[in-house]
Amino acid sequence: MIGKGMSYGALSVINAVSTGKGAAFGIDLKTEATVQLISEPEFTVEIDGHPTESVSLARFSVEEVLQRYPNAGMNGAVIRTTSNIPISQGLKSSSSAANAIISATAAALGVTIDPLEIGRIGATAAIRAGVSITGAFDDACACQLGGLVFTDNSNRELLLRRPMPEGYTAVIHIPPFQIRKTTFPSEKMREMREMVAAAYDLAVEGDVFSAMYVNGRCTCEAIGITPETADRALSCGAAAAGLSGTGPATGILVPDEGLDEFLDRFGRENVLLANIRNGV
Ligand SMILES: Nc1ncnc2c1ncn2[C@@H]1O[C@H](COP(=O)(O)OP(=O)(O)OP(=O)(O)O)[C@@H](O)[C@H]1O
Ligand SMILES: O=C(O)C1=C[C@@H](O)[C@@H](O)[C@H](O)C1
Repeated sequence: MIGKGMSYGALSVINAVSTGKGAAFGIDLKTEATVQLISEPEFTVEIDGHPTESVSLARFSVEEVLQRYPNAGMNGAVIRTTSNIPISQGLKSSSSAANAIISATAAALGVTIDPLEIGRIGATAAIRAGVSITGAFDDACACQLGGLVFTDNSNRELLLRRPMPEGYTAVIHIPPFQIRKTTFPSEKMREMREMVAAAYDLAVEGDVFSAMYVNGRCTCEAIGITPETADRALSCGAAAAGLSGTGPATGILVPDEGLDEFLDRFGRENVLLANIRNGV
């Protein structure tokens, strides 16, 4: 029983660690997964190009699905993933991987799982694996559905989904270090709940670009880094910029017609380009 699944990446507007509510939008970075189910209770995981990354999320994602289909008689799996999403940078590699693996497991079982349920199962697996604080249901929805989503991660509910503005390219600045969830200062982030809640309201009202910046500044302060990259991006012609997720990558939105000039000024090093994905 073999199945294939895929999911995309996302960038943050609001980090849900402060208040439990988050917002994120889809981009076209991509993860593909193949899952072969076996009857023996054994798991083999290959994360293409990342032989030392933890395989717990992949295993728990399959286990969570198998627990819901006990009559299938499947107890283990051979899992392979391939992705162009940098890991532990705030770019939703874990949510994308969980979505893709859960979809592949469902395909192997010959069942269909609703996209929101895929996100809920992934949130459970991510918390079990220690790669998420709230379950990151916002990220899972943005990766799976595309568009701009607002979610209540505490209750794993999708509150609102609408398209992102057209005509912008996502420029992602990737510093040469990672931030793992186990070292993220969640308590400091929660101390900024009022400011983050105000940014969330701004985004709901339609000012997504300001919300990204304010949220990013708050997350930078919690981590103890300066928002220098976002500030520099704005001074080089970006329409929006802010630290994504728990960082350290910065998501930057640049008007398509000004992209070359922006890159000439901002620099092309440590930069990844992606398209916004508004989904169907
Ligand atoms: N392609 C993949 N296949 C399987 N597991 C993956 C894959 N990518 C990431 N993971 C799992 O997710 C972990 C990284 O999770 P982490 O939350 O640190 O990063 P992230 O999801 O990129 O960040 P953020 O949630 O802030 O966007 C990896 O250690 C690995 O266990
Ligand atoms: O680990 C988590 O729960 C989260 C991580 C970041 O990606 C955030 O952007 C997200 O809102 C929540």
